Amino acid sequence: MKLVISNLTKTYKNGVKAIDDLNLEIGTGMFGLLGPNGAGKSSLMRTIATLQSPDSGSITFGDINVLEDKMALRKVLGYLPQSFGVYPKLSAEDLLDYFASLKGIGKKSDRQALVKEVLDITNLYEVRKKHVAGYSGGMKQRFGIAQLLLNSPKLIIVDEPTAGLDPAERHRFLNVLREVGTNCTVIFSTHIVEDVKELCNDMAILNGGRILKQATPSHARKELIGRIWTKLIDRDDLEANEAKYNLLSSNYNEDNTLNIRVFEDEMPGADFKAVEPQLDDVYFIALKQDEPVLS
Ligand SMILES: Nc1ncnc2c1ncn2[C@@H]1O[C@H](COP(=O)(O)OP(=O)(O)OP(=O)(O)O)[C@@H](O)[C@H]1O
Repeated sequence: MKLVISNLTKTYKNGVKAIDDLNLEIGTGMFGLLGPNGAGKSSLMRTIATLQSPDSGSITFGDINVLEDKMALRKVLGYLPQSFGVYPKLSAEDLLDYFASLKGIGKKSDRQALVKEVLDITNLYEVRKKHVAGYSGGMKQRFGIAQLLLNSPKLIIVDEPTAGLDPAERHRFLNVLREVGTNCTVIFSTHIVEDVKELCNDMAILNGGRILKQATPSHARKELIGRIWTKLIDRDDLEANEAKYNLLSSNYNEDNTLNIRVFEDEMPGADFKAVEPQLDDVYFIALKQDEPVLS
C-alpha cells in the first residue's frame, strides 16, 4: 500500500515550523528518512502516526484518509517512538503475552504461537525469560519491534532506532528490520547515512521540514558518477581549498594530510582524481545546496 503525503505543514505553538509544505510518496519496502538533528523527522513521523495534527495538508495510506480516520490508520500501524519509557519487571514472553491478551486474543495457545513468532523474528527467543527492564539498548529496540508485530501492521514507523546502539547491536537491529520490511511499508528515520545504505530501497533527505531529495540510494549515487573528485592536501591548505572548490567532506590522515572530496561537474584540476560516489556525498550535496547563500 502506498503512503501519500501532500502539502503537509506543522507549526508548533512556539512558532517553529517543523514541517513545511512537504510532499512525499512511499511504497512497500524499507524507506529511509535521513536528516540532521532538528530536520523534522520525528515531527513528520508523529504526524503520520496520528499522534499530532498538522496545520494543513493531507495523508493517505491506501484508501485510508489518515487525518480524518485516525482509528483506521491505527489499526494497521506499528509505531516505535524514539524513547520508550520504563518497562515493568516482567519477562519478554510474559509481557508480550499480556499485550496479546489486551489485543483481544483470548485463547492461550493462539497467544503462545503469536508470541513465539514475534520473538523468533526479532531474535529474542533465547532471552524470552529475561526481564525486559534488564535488556540492553539493542534488545529493547528489538522488543519494541516484537511488540508492534503483534498487530500484524501494514505500516511500520520507527524513529531513530539505531541511535545509541553499539555496532553489533545496530547490525542485529537492522537485520530484524530488513526481515520485517519485506511485505509491508517501513519508514525508518536516522541521521546515519550508513543505515540507509545498508537497508533501504528508497529514501528521502529531509531538512528544515522539507524534502530536499527523494531517490533510491543506488540511483542517487549513479547520478554523481564522474562528478565526485578527491585529492590529498596538507592540513594547512584546507581553508584555501574550501574557498576554491565545492568541498563535501575531508578525512584526516595520520601524517598531517587529508583527503578532500569535492563535487564539480568537470575535473577541478590535474591533481584530482575521480572516485566512486558514496551515499554520504548525496547527503552532503543535498544539505549544502539547501544552505542559504551568504552575501
Ligand atoms: N513539541 C514541540 N514543541 C515545539 N517545538 C518542537 C516540538 N517538537 C519538535 N520541535 C522543534 O521542531 C523542529 C523539528 O524537530 P524534530 O524533533 O521533528 O526533528 P528531528 O529531525 O526528529 O530531530 P532529532 O533527530 O533531533 O530528534 C526542531 O526545531 C524542534 O526543536
